[in-house]
Amino acid sequence: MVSPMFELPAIPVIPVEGQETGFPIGRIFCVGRNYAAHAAEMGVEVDREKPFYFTKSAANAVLSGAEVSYPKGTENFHHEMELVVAIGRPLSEVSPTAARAAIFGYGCALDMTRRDLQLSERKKQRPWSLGKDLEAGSVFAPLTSAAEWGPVADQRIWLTVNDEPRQDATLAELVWSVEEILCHLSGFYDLRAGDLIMTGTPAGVGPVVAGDRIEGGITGLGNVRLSLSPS
Ligand SMILES: CC(=O)CC(=O)C(=O)O
Repeated sequence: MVSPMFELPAIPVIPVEGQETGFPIGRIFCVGRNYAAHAAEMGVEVDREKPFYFTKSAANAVLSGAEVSYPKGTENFHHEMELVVAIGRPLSEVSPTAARAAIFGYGCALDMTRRDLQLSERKKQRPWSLGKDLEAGSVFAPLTSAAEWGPVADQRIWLTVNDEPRQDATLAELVWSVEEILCHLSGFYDLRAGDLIMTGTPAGVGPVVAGDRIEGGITGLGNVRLSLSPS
């Protein structure tokens, strides 16, 4: 075993409500277009045949409350509020019941997006990495265990920028349920403890600028907050 020639920045550990130990971030899978109204505002239709995914690097994740700079390479940086599912046990090609048993908990998250780059990549049928996987591009609030929060139903999901409402929907609008996503995704990956699934954003995404304060919530879960430092 060789020793590393330099140290890498530590990947954040997400606090868990009421627990002393936190949730270490493994991989981050994101579901695209999982609310019909968001797909429509992006000028596309939901694919009802199968969900689709993109990934974000754990090394680029930050915790709720972070203050970060407006990212480079974009003139149209967008907020996307999401429900995140935290996996607590191995999961491979499973039934919906087994999928449910592997969920450790849930939380609020932001999928920050360089929209101009995502859309130009999409137009050229290229991957969305420059648009989606950026430093501080995913933001995680403290998690709540599944036992404490209960099942996904019609909880409200919302987001404000500088206290002005931007996104407001319910989890009943999810096109693919959490169980359906886990069954499908675990047919392609051996999901394991530490993996996070960001389940897509409702309608109302929009731009943010330096100096903005973003806050999002889901009924019964801890809010997620991000500030963009003034230039
Ligand atoms: C079309 C998107 O913005 C993909 C995405 O991040 C989402 O639907 O959520």
